[in-house]
Amino acid sequence: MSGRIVKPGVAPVVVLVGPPGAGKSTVGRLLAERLGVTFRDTDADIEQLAGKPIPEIFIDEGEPHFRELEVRAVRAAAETHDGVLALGGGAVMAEATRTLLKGLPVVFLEVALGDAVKRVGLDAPRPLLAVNPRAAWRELMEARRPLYLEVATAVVDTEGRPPEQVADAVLEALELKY
Ligand SMILES: Nc1ncnc2c1ncn2[C@@H]1O[C@H](COP(=O)(O)OP(=O)(O)OP(=O)(O)O)[C@@H](O)[C@H]1O
Ligand SMILES: O=C(O)C1=C[C@@H](O)[C@@H](O)[C@H](O)C1
Ligand SMILES: [Mg+2]
Repeated sequence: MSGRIVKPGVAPVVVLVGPPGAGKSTVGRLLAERLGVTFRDTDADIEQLAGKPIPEIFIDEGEPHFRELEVRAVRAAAETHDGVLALGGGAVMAEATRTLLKGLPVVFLEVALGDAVKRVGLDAPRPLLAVNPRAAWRELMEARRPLYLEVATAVVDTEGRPPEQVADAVLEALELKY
């Protein structure tokens, strides 16, 4: 495989964005293993910061508070993390976050409604998809697609591809070798 060799120590080597169910956390972990770098997920950072799971933050303090924590978590990670970084599905809604992502290798993981809803249905609940997940997912994707595209340096389709193949496609898209 040709391409640039990953040199940790400067900035995130890959940032993954995309809607719930795109596989950012799953593929991010695989990519970090392949590249021999660490993995960080802003959703996990927020839970640590708040001392509780994301659904409880939504219930106790509301979404606006969650989004404030998210901007802080993305800033801290973008400025200090030198491995693979997965963002929460809604992180790109904050203009401050989109600004932070400028110049970084950001990959938008694409997924269609059917696959996404099937995937998240097997998981821990996402507060925004708790009621009528199909309609909610479609609505949030309509609002966010332009924002994912705005920050992305590459787009990778995950449809019908297992996570290992998606990881391969990300490495290829960014011309990263390991
Ligand atoms: N390419 C794939 N094919 C099949 N299943 C997948 C794929 N990628 C992820 N999954 C599964 O889909 C579910 C959601 O994946 P994951 O948590 O990685 O998504 P996410 O993009 O991080 O979502 P969120 O925005 O909510 O954090 C998990 O159960 C995971 O195992
Ligand atoms: O799409 C969203 O807005 C979210 C996605 C998850 O990653 C979490 O960040 C949270 O559940 C909100
Ligand atoms: Mg995730």
